[in-house]
Amino acid sequence: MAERYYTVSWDQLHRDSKALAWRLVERGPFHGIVAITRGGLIPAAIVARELEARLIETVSVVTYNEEQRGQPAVVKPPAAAIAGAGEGWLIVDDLVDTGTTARVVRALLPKAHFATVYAKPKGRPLVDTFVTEVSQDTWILFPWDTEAQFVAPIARSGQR
Ligand SMILES: O=P(O)(O)OC[C@H]1O[C@H](OP(=O)(O)OP(=O)(O)O)[C@H](O)[C@@H]1O
Ligand SMILES: O=c1[nH]c(=O)c2nc[nH]c2[nH]1
Ligand SMILES: [Mg+2]
Repeated sequence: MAERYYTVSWDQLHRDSKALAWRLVERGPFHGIVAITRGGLIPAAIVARELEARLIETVSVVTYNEEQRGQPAVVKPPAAAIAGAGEGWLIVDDLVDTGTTARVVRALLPKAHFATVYAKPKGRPLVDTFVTEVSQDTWILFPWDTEAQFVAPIARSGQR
């Protein structure tokens, strides 16, 4: 289990993904975007809207089952139409953690520009552009993985 959690709301994700788009607009134009499913899909949609990108491809790499990491498996490789080792393409994922997923996708599209919204120190060297760094022992909680629930008053928690 992670030592701490960094909770991201829909609003914050939208704001951070737009901040990523601001950084990327200087690096384009791009032929299109390759979203790493599933986590990269929503940041990719927000970035695509800001960069006016209409061509969106996907790559699917499965590595985690909840917080347990396994061997990465490429469930869906990049479309054959992405030529030139991905040169001029933008890859978008929600985050880079150990860098396992990024390493696999970079091997498939070595010339593409790799962008994530969040980065942890181990994966950071694999990313060309990102917005916010969190510590390695932090688990980022995305809005699609969470829901609001009742929390007991502080006075009842026994931690005063
Ligand atoms: O740098 P890493 O250690 O590889 O971790 C980062 C990857 O892990 C998560 O995806 P996950 O494999 O959980 O799949 P999902 O996007 O479908 O949730 C996240 O969306 C990144 O793609
Ligand atoms: O929701 C997630 N939060 C994380 O911090 C993380 N790291 C790898 N995969 C992850 N998924
Ligand atoms: Mg993912």
